[in-house]
Amino acid sequence: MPDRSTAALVVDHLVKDVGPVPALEGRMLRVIHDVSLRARFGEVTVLLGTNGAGKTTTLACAQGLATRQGGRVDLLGADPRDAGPDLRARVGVMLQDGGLPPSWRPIPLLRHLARLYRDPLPVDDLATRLGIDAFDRTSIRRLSGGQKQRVALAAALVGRPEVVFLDEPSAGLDPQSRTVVFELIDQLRRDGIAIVLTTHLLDDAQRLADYVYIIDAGRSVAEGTVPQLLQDHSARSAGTGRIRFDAPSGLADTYTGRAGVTLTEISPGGYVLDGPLRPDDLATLGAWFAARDVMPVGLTLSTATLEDVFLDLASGATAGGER
Ligand SMILES: Nc1ncnc2c1ncn2[C@@H]1O[C@H](COP(=O)(O)OP(=O)(O)OP(=O)(O)O)[C@@H](O)[C@H]1O
Repeated sequence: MPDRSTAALVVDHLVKDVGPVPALEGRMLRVIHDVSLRARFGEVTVLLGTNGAGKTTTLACAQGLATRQGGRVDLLGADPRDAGPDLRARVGVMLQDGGLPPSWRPIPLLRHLARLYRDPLPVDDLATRLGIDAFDRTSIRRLSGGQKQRVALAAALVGRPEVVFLDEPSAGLDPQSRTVVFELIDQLRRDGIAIVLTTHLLDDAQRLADYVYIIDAGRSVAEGTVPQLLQDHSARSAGTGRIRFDAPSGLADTYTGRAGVTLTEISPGGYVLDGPLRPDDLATLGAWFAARDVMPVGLTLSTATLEDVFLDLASGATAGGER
């Protein structure tokens, strides 16, 4: 069992250029400017960022599949640039496009991969666990996106890796398959494996992450556990909260609350009270209901979600910038 107290992966101040890019007259494009992260054994480390933020490129450098122009990468105690087969055998990689040979059927492929490792997982168990046996008679080229995704995950895990990189593992999965994949990730975490996962789905991050790095335009802009990120956000945004309810439409203009607290009708009869809410805002809202003889429906009070944190921090820009 790997030691839970040490980092399986350390990335320090990563810099990565791509190209030469024809649109830049053959010049290089800097897509990773400064990304640092640590992934520990027995934890799910999530890289969260919008499309083009630099998550996949960061993983490629961390895995030693791409060169880098600056910074340090330590994967299981070695620089993956100089990695030999021993290091590769301890690392599982699930690529975003699957990278699976199209003419193979899933279980023969997994058996073939299993033979490359010293102590592979039992292929039948893994295939049953991920529901792969249900479509084993179909070649990979004919599988649906979600089925391919499950085979790619099995291929990343079959060698019993100590570190596993999962690029968008729940992309294209139906809710049932998503639950299966999440349960498997939970199991890997309990087994002490370091899981490094990219996503732009905030629900996934909130559900799975022990630690989150937010990547924006090729830079790490925030990090922490989900509760820490939520707490930092609420400190920055003066405890922004939100009350939602349904009531007869056309009433928003009649609400007068404290400065900064606003009532908006976001859909016919659907209202949101936003702002740095305090307990007395609930009293004001209650009095407003009473004065209009309105009984609200579905009234909920929500504090910040990871989505609010993300929208606050991420510019949405892609990582590219001429070198
Ligand atoms: N070979 C390349 N040539 C030009 N641009 C590239 C190249 N490789 C990556 N990029 C650019 O680098 C940026 C980061 O890409 P990357 O795939 O790492 O983002 P990502 O965060 O994984 O996005 P997504 O969520 O869409 O997968 C993007 O703007 C992408 O277009």
